[in-house]
Amino acid sequence: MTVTIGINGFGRIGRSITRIVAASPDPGISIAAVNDVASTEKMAYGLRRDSIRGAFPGTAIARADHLVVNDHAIRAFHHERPERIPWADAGVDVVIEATGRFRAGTTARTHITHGGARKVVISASADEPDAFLVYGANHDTYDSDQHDVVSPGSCGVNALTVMAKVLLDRFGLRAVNSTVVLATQGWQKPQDSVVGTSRDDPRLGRATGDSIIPHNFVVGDLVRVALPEIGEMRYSYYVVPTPIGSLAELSGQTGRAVSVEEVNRAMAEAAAGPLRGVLAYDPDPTVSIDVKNNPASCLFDPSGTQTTADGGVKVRGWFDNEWGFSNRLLDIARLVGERSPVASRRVSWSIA
Ligand SMILES: NC(=O)c1ccc[n+]([C@@H]2O[C@H](COP(=O)([O-])OP(=O)(O)OC[C@H]3O[C@@H](n4cnc5c(N)ncnc54)[C@H](O)[C@@H]3O)[C@@H](O)[C@H]2O)c1
Repeated sequence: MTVTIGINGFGRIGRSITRIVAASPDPGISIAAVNDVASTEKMAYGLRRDSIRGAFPGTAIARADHLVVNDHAIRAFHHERPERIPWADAGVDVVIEATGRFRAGTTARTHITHGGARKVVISASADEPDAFLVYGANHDTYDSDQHDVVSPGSCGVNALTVMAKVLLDRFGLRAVNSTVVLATQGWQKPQDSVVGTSRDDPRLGRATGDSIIPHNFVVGDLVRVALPEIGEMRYSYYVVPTPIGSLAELSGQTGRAVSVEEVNRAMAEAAAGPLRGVLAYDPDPTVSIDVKNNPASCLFDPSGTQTTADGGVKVRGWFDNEWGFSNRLLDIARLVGERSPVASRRVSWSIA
């Protein structure tokens, strides 16, 4: 089955999704429409030239009201307000809301109530979606009758949650404390822009390249929302001046004393088994840039594992904050699209 999606916001995440779909021989996803306040010419240019991913391995041009990617025509819209985007006219079933502007469940829902889409996936830790679904941890709780607007949390939440899932299932994890160190984000500014920032915390308006910037509110306790059995959760989040590649560390208390080897074996087995594709395992000494283009939510780093005699455990994973998360957005879009299929609507990824 092919799920037909539309993408609102053709920035880092929107373009990563498009690159992933274009590169896959059988993605199970068809991009029927994209919307951005930018022109179609800029959308095409942003695909062709990318400082992090390199040149687009194919063609991307603007033609009339379409973005044409490798001869596939994607309808391009340019609406600032989500309720104006006519998704249904383009045959879109699932909208990936990736502007960063419409993270509230109520606003994102206008893609359904006004635009005619059937489901929405918000590409961030949203405010009051119908469900938080972390792929590999709790995505099987998705209920198509109850959940129209879903959020997979953030890239950091996904990296932390898959490690927590393994520790919980194998050793009984609780009382989690986590740290995420995130690569530079597009909304940051190269010079201080404290007054101009839309973020509540003034530190998030400070110059990107100069500082390690605390960004505490982002993770929330979403790991606990996906895995309520872990009980209490504390977290720290920092944004650092690296272009791509981020770090997640998680510590907690297990039900018994465990060895480093036991923990690493559990992660390796999960990466080769039930969490294949979502959790990866690599014993080679890793730094953040090494994770670039890795599609997993988390590349587990066994050199980071520490344990204590009273059952304390600490683990480390890396993640490509754009690429891994965009792959999970597509997994969730497939999930919500396939569980609520539309028989009458045809896929409109047409040959230009
Ligand atoms: N980049 C990452 O590492 C990353 C990882 C996980 C989650 N996210 C989340 O995904 C979302 C998007 O992030 P991004 O990095 O792609 O941001 P970005 O700034 O690169 O892209 C946002 C895009 O939305 C467009 N836009 C802005 N306002 C709009 C509007 N009103 N209507 C239509 N288009 C509009 C912009 O022109 C831009 O192209 C954010 O919520 C972010 O927190 C980002």
